[in-house]
Amino acid sequence: MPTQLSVNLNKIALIRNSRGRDYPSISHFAHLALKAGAAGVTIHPRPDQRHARYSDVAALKEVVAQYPGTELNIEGYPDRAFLDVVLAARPHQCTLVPDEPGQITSDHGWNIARDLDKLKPIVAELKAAGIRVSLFVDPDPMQIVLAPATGCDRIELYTESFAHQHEQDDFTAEFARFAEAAAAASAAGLGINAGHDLNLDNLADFLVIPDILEVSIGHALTVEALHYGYTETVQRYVAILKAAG
Ligand SMILES: CC(=O)[C@@H](O)[C@H](O)COP(=O)(O)O
Ligand SMILES: NCC(=O)COP(=O)(O)O
Repeated sequence: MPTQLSVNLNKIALIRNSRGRDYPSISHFAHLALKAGAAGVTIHPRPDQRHARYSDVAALKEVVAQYPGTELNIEGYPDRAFLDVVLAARPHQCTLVPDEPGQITSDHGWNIARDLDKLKPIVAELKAAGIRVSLFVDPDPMQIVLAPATGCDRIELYTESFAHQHEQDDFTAEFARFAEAAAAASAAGLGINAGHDLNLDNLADFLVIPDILEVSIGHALTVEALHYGYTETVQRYVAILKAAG
């Protein structure tokens, strides 16, 4: 099965919040993404709800339910408020991200060696609710091999460093680092997701890495949609995923 695309709607929500009313509607853009062939949608409600809001979670669950086989992925730091929203909505997947509240964006993966005892009960609570759990990680095999001990199903490779090196047209070494990390995840029996700063230019080169189940893409996709339109942009991503096989 080709790698699945989950469209991150954070930046649609950011535009929405800038005027204090439901325009643009992220539900409308979720419909556009799913109609254009995305396998799911993602939001990352942060504690300050600067873009995605906790109230968006249930609304997007209702949209996704209209497209059989598609998924809702909720990303975020597992504080109690976040977990209560996720457990109430029961998305298909929850991706746990170790962000501090004031971070401008996600910029690191979990230190599983340090946070294992913190993560285990959180993962267990989500899985008991029937939610697939993914951990946001750096491409570090030393951390990745510890992930199964948390009980998680997947890891999500934090791909900013690959995207940055790809921009420099000097990504061979970084690609090798991600390929090694992905191999460690596969050897540990983990599913592999990936995301952050992936775009129409770098995605095909990243997907040379085998067994990537899902990529979640939002920031670049939203900017690219200013050029090509939202539907066509999603269709371009879907075509890249299908070509990668
Ligand atoms: C975890 C990750 O890399 C992204 O999913 C994150 O959602 C980006 O957050 P912002 O959209 O707030 O930059
Ligand atoms: N987990 C990555 C994600 O959901 C979107 O990241 P980005 O494409 O907005 O950088």
